[in-house]
Amino acid sequence: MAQRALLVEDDNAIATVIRAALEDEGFEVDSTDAVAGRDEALAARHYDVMLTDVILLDGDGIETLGAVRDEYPDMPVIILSAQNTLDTAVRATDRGAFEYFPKPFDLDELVRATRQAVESGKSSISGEEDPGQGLPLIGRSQAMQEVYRLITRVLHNDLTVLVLGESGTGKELVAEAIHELGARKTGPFVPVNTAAIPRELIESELFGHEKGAFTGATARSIGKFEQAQGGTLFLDEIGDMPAEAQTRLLRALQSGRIRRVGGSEEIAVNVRIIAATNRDLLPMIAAGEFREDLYYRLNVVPIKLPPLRDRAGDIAPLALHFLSRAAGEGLPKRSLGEDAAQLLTQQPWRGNVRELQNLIYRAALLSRDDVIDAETVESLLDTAPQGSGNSEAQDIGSTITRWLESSRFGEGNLYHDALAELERPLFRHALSKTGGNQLKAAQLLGINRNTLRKRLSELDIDPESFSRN
Ligand SMILES: Nc1ncnc2c1ncn2[C@@H]1O[C@H](COP(=O)(O)OP(=O)(O)OP(=O)(O)O)[C@@H](O)[C@H]1O
Repeated sequence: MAQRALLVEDDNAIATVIRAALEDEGFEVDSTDAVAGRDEALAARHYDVMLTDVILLDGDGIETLGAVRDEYPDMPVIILSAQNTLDTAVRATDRGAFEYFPKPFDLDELVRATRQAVESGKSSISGEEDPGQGLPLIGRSQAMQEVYRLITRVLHNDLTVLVLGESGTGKELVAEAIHELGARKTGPFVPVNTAAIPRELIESELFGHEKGAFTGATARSIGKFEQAQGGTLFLDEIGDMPAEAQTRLLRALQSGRIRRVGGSEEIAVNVRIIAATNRDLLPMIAAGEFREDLYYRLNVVPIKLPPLRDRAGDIAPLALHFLSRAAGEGLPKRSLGEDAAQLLTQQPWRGNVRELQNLIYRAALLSRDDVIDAETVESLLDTAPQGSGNSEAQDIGSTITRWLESSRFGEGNLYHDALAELERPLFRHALSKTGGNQLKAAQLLGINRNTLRKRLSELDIDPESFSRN
């Protein structure tokens, strides 16, 4: 017998497409466009699965889901939503939805999930309160949807999460969200920035120490692991952890127990671990700088945060969010001009959300007008540090790596070809700054004039073409 699906969707075009895809898959499909129609259909027939939009003509498909779940606890529900916020994803999961699909979605994936839902014949968690108020993560871009889905997947378990992404993309915020929205919210959230602690103190910082464990240990100290009992320990910049501390951390993760430095007692710890890094750990493993076994212990659920430049649609909403936060912190209340929003959207944001946030705070403070205009943004962009020196260096490095991976070279020429790629923009930049004057260009570059001349000729760059007259 064919399985029966109820489709609750008020957008005719979407409903038609989904209906056709499900029918192709062998489902018998009834559809309706409103909460009332849904309730009638459910009362009249048995359905193996329900797919529902959120905003319907006569109500909210998620808000009213609790009653449906109470009445039909075995019917899995799939949420289709155009309200692509973390809030919707979390509300859907908390109301017992089996799956959450942000629009636009991949039809094949939706059909696959529907089949899976019917086969597993179950829903997930149920809950009544709405944890969606004041959620910390702003942004509805497609790029963030996978992040939201993964967050909802780890809220009700203790799986170890590894948050990856460039500096300033919001890794700590994701860790906080998982803690705040999850089962451990009543426990402590303890962040540790591994990179900020002197190497020789890391172990004592994490695991604590006994009195007299080392010079200066004048009293017993409780480490971050113990402080996080019953809650979440956030290990930021995990890639910077020294080898000995890595070994100790691995042991703690394997056994669920720690030992204070200089102590002999084994202490059981009940802590959820969320780690984060902006470094690529795989080459570090290959270079022997990061333990492979620790990597696999931490990388149970990887959540990769996209850089801000890959979610340009989030830039204006984030800017508005920071403006309102700035006003809440006593800075002048400002709004954002359209031209300014557009200019912000076009920036590369190498320092990601943190860089945007800093710029918005400065703009709120310095703007002469209540409406921040493009000119103000422009003047601040000129002085804005484009990310940390570190991330810029990484940027050039990763660009070169990408280029190396995608290019073809003559055998034995790699070194010279790569140097030429770097030299060309460098020399062009110097020549255009100096109007084609080779002496000045050589001075700017800090290299010998004859060397520059020789290389220009080898690279077939004509300095005359940069001349200003
Ligand atoms: N999606 C977001 N919505 C609102 N604020 C955000 C978002 N992402 C990041 N932020 C803000 O940007 C700043 C940087 O975020 P966060 O510290 O979480 O980044 P990070 O990736 O952990 O950086 P790092 O790798 O340098 O530690 C914070 O002030 C955070 O509140």
